[in-house]
Amino acid sequence: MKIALVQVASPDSETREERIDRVEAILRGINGAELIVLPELWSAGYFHFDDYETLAETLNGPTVSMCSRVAAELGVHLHFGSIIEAGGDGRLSNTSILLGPDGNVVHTYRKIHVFGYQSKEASLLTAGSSLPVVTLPFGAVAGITCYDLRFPGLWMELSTRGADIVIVPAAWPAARREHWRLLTTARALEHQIFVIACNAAGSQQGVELGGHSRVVDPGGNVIAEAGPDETVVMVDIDPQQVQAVRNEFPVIGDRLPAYNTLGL
Ligand SMILES: O=C(O)CCC(=O)C(=O)O
Repeated sequence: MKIALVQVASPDSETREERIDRVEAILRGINGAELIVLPELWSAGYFHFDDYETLAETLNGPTVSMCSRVAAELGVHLHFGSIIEAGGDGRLSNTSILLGPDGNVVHTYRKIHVFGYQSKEASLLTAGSSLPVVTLPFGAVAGITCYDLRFPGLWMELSTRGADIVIVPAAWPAARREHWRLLTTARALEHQIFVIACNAAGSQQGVELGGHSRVVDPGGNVIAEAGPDETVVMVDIDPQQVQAVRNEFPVIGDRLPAYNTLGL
């Protein structure tokens, strides 16, 4: 299964509309991918906190509409990273969607751990409250977002719910790039899953983004990794590898349920 990670830069000099057009052209130039993944808040620009209200959009807004049209025209699964979603109740959330090859939504996730360290996200956005895992032709898929990488309990829950592939769009700063590399590898290895992690590149509002989008297999091997700049990374994975790795080295099978109740 071929996957394309589109590591987008969101320079301050570019408007959202210009960026949507530019990224549409990039997407249309991708050949042979079955799944395309974009970073967190690439169209709005994660660090444009003062513009969150005006950049917020609905699920019929410009980012989703373009991605849905392109997914259907190319016949691919497209994880569009995330948008600032304007909910009907006036609240904003950091919302990720995986579109199917007909352009319809197959998975929606609203970021649970909104980020507050050198970030206004936690004060501006409302945290999500559901953690779906969806069964697709290539496996059981979950999507989480950026800071969620840091929370092992969330990953344990995804693993318990049967996830084989976890997609992680991010706007992870270069200052903590080694945390990004370490955590994406560790989560794949400890849960024997594919981690498909697409980060943003470039800089926004004086913050340098880390790039280094990467795909880690269920054995903890990094099978693709970008450099720091805007780029498209293509990688071929075999989703059957999840079961093969678990059969060969049954760590997941040896896990005990609820360690805190075992009286250890
Ligand atoms: O956890 C980190 O270091 C980065 C998190 C982040 O940038 C985000 O959640 O958008």
